[in-house]
Amino acid sequence: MELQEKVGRPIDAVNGDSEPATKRVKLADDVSPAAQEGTPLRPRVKGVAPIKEEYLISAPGREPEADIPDDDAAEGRTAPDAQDGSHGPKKGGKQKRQKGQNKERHFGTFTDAVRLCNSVAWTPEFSPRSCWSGERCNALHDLRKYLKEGRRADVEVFGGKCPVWETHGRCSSGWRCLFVSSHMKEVEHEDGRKELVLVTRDDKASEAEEEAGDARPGVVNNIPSGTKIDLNRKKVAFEKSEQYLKWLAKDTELYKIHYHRQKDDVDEANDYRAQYIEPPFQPSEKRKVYFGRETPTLAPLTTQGNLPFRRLCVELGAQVTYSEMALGLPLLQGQKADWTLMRAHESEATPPRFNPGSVAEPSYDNSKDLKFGVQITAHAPWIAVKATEALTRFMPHLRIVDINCGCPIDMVFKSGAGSALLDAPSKLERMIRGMNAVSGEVPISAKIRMGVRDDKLTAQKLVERLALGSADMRDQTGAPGCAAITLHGRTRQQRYTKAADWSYIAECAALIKQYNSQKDSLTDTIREADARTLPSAGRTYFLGNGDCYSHIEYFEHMDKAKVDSVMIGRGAIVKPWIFEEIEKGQYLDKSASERLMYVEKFARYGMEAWGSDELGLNYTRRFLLEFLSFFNRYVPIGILEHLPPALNDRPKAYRGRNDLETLLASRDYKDWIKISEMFLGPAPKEFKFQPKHKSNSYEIEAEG
Ligand SMILES: Cc1cc2nc3c(=O)[nH]c(=O)nc-3n(C[C@H](O)[C@H](O)[C@H](O)COP(=O)(O)O)c2cc1C
Repeated sequence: MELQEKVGRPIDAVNGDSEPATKRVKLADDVSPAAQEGTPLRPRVKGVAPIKEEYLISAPGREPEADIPDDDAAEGRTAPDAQDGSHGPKKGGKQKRQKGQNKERHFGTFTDAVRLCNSVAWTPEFSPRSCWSGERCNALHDLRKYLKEGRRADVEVFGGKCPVWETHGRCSSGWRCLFVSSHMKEVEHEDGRKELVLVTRDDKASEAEEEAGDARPGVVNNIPSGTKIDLNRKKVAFEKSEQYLKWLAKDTELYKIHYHRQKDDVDEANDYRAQYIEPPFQPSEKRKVYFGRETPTLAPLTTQGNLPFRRLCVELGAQVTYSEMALGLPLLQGQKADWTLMRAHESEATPPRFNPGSVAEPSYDNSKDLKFGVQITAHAPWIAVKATEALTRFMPHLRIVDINCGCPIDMVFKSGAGSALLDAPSKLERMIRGMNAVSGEVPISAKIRMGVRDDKLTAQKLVERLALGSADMRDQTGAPGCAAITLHGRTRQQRYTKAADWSYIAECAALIKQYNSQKDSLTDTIREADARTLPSAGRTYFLGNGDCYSHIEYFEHMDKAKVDSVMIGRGAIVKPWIFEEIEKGQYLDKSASERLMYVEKFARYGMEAWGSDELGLNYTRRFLLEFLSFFNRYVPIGILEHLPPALNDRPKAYRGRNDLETLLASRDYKDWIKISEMFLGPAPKEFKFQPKHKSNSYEIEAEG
């Protein structure tokens, strides 16, 4: 199939078969499309996607049992070397199979053959701008030579028209853009000299953009390079944090002494209260947030939850989004990569949906709220506190700062961060109190798991601690001020091997409800509840997370587990329109063309966010392929015998309803590269993509 030809033609025409657009499938929960059509049903087999017989094909090695879903690989930045809470081999148990994982992945280098100097990269050919490095500069300054020999020829997708320029009337990749012929011209001067110039629809905008360095249109939370340099040189003063941490160090010392003595000496236990000194300042009152039935939430997703993907999800109805997890220390060191993760699309800086009257939240005004929150991880309170001060000071568009207490990967766990915090409740409480103290009006939340080990579930105790605080601290300073808790219904040890435990989530949801109603009376035993120490809206919101893959499951969790909202992770990568299904309350049988349109959107949004030059294009390609490594898992509901579809069901080999549907279901990463070429042009020879798992199957290493 000549995929390249497809772009620019009406998609329905390229599928071979004519293809219906989305069918809205409105069914009762237990009725399948096949049953509706009057076909007798085969019984549903647990773990196997119930594909109608006529779509099954014979493909040895593609039995569902051969595909062991291991989303662990996708979640981690690195592969874990311990799969449980313990270190070293498990007694009497088998070590988890590691051999299929691609631990060291390389994607090749995506640069031009010869580098064009920045001093000429955005300016007209005869611009008098001189190069800062002068004679020492080894990059090209001759524009014509660069266009001819220094880079690949323009790509021909999108009719050769730069998608960024078409949308914004300007292109931040300048001369390096691989569609530059569509936004450049040669002008002839009176003296006969011919000059190459870039064309913009709006000159002022392009000048402003040049000033803003690597800022991209529609992208918010761009931190000036100067700030990152200042952070790196330790030139940024964290007055609030320093003051708070000084107090915290003394208080922790006092508390430790008290803790060790209290077991056998009641008078000593009271000593802490007697010696307690107030923190140097109280937290500021927080902006109100709200999580409800109408706010399905996109989970923080390392690698996958990048800006273009989140933008697509918001367009499809996600009401709350989170950044990929950033490490606290690199943020404090001004590292570009981690600050880049904090950027958001302007659509994420808009208010989340709110149905007034659905829940009694009289104090909430969604016009003052926004969708985008960030997630950080830290192993020590000082890192979490300072990183929070930095984020809330430098990022204007921020709903919430979430602390990751679920990341299972070894590197994070062993440092004492991520899921290790589940077993360090006192440290975690101090972190949250400190973050809350320095975050100004931005609320703080936590994402947790059921525990580290399967035989020791700790989340119930932890939610009490997060909602109310430990008895001693609660009496002295009130509640920690945790605005929301998300519980992923699995342990660290379990990873993705079993289904998420929604009955445990329901038990925790009931506890939180109880704590929320108790909160005032509990805090009142010592002092009047202080609005500044209470979480947003005076209560802690509780979100459940795990395996949600349809509006049916979403609403079932809302109604049965009684969570405030549901966070969706892998379900959104496999089926980003899950948010649309939730909004409309029905299944949407998206056609292959419509699904391909989402791929095209990802490509466009990727180029807008990362650039349309060699680097940006191939960065987009890499993340598009990561997306496709999940997206291929979608089994169209129109070919299923039973509903609801389940995230962990695996299909036998099947063909789609047309060629494109079959192609989109391919697990071969070479097919994913072909799909990427439809929108990004041919992959350069040096381009490499290693799926996270060598068998290209579902196996992926997944942080939280
Ligand atoms: C690829 C991938 C990346 C993830 N990255 C993060 C992360 O950065 N932070 C986090 O708290 N959880 C992370 N998680 C966990 C998810 O947020 C979520 O808790 C988990 O996938 C369970 O939800 P699901 O069953 O809806 O996927 C990641 C999961 C996956 C699959």
